[in-house]
Amino acid sequence: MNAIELENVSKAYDNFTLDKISFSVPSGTIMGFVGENGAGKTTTIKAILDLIHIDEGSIRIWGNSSKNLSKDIKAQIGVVFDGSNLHENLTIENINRIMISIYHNWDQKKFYNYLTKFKLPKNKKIKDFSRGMKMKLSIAIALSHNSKLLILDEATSGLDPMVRDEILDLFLEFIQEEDHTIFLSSHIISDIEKIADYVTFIHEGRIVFSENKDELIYSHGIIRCPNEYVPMIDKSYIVGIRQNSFGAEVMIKNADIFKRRYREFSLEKTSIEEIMLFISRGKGADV
Ligand SMILES: Nc1ncnc2c1ncn2[C@@H]1O[C@H](COP(=O)(O)OP(=O)(O)OP(=O)(O)O)[C@@H](O)[C@H]1O
Repeated sequence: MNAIELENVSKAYDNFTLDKISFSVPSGTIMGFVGENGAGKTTTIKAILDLIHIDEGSIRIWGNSSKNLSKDIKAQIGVVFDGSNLHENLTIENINRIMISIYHNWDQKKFYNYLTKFKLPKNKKIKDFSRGMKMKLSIAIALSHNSKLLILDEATSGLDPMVRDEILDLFLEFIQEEDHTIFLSSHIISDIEKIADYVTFIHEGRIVFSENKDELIYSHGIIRCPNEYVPMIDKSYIVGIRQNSFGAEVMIKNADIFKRRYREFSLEKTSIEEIMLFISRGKGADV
């Protein structure tokens, strides 16, 4: 069962197009959604939440069209956007009362436990909260109505490394329940590398890959070699190349087969961040 499924979703703005994107988020997993500024992450998340009209394609949440989700299903989705959308004059006490009226499954005790954990003041107005405090409050809300699906847009940005680590641990705790799923976008690839099971990479409005994280890392590798060696490599293995007068770095895919075919090259381990950088900035094999 997939928690989220997108099929050929398109959305055109004047200077940007989300171009027939398709991917699925398996239920019970954490999917990291990565891509450069302006790649289309927030647009995709808004489309999933039916906050914007899409031009074509379909989006399903637990098999139901995102366009007409029941109130019950909506209540099982916790959402955190980059930047607080809570009214600046509210206090935490006010928010608790509002959430009781919005969510029939609002867990007040859980909410106050998170507030204590995050050291958030109960009487201050939101306008006096720092950016990090607002993010923590939004996360506490998303986690306090017994959601089964968390959709987070840059939820850890603006937080210091210690708090980020604490929040990543909370996400890992959340995912312990078999039917819980997290879809999170982040610029902080190290966070994604740490907790995600799957990674979807969006580049200029298109999905470049959507794969199991470990398989992705194991199926890639980097070669560092003199420039004149590069033409010896079959282009079909090359994801991207960085070259200067001292030599070349080549990102290789299908690492297992490559290693058997080219025993003379030594392949170094790589990371999601490097794979992304090579795809978006390294010269492609066809250049
Ligand atoms: N309502 C809108 N009208 C016109 N263009 C828009 C609108 N919303 C987003 N865009 C454009 O769509 C593109 C993708 O924006 P989006 O916010 O989805 O990117 P992102 O990957 O989330 O970026 P970031 O990491 O910087 O938040 C951008 O070029 C943006 O200017």
